[in-house]
Amino acid sequence: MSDKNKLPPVVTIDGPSGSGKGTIAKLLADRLGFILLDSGALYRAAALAALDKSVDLSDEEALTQVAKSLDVHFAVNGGQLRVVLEGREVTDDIRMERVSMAASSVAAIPGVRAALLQRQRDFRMAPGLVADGRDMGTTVFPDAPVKVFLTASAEERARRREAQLREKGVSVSLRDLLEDIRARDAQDMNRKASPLAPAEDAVELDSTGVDIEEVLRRVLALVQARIQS
Ligand SMILES: Nc1ncnc2c1ncn2[C@@H]1O[C@H](COP(=O)(O)OP(=O)(O)OP(=O)(O)O)[C@@H](O)[C@H]1O
Ligand SMILES: Nc1ccn([C@H]2C[C@H](O)[C@@H](COP(=O)(O)O)O2)c(=O)n1
Repeated sequence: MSDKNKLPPVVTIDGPSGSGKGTIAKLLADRLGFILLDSGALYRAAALAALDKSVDLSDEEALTQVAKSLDVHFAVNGGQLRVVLEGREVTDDIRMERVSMAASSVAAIPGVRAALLQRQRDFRMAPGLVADGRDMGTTVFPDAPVKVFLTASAEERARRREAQLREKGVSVSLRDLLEDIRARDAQDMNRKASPLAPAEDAVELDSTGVDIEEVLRRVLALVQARIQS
């Protein structure tokens, strides 16, 4: 293929909730000057739209329609990614725990995933893309030159989430958070459509006890070896 037809490079960062995908993806995109895709925000927006419209979360057809007609866009404001659903800013609303669980359920529906597939691929633009989610390396960008599967123990992920919520003034028990994390892991890993799993050619990185700077350093080293060399 000539250089003219070459698609912009993609770095995929998949992994379970709280493994640090979003944090690393944002830092990496900033460092490389690449576009950022937070694919989870799309599923969360679809879940919030369904909850707002009181759509039954077991009604696959109705949820597929919600995803097909999803009026969502991303805007950057003060260096932060803002999520706008039907003209209303929902950046914080989509992070609520009830939306997290609903997003995981909605994301298990094949029609919903199909409806959001091209929308995710459209983010692939020059000079490159960093995409985080569950199936970026397996389904959405199978030809990505750099694929990372980021993990951390469930206990560490629950502690990170607790600290994150505490900073926002929200107090939640560690036990409840651990339960939610395990439930969401099980739902995301065991569904039939694009389950959470590392791509065969992904590099697995366990961030338990590894700080953000060091995780970023390891991912940057992969990018340098596979894209920038
Ligand atoms: N290596 C790390 N060490 C310590 N804390 C971390 C590390 N990586 C991320 N964190 C912190 O953990 C929290 C969760 O990280 P983040 O939101 O990036 O995870 P995520 O995998 O994108 O989760 P989700 O899938 O639920 O959106 C954040 O507060 C972040 O600062
Ligand atoms: N590529 C993706 C991204 C997200 N999901 C689902 C699974 C998660 O439980 C939920 C929320 O994602 P998060 O914001 O926590 O990354 O959305 C998915 O199935 N595929």
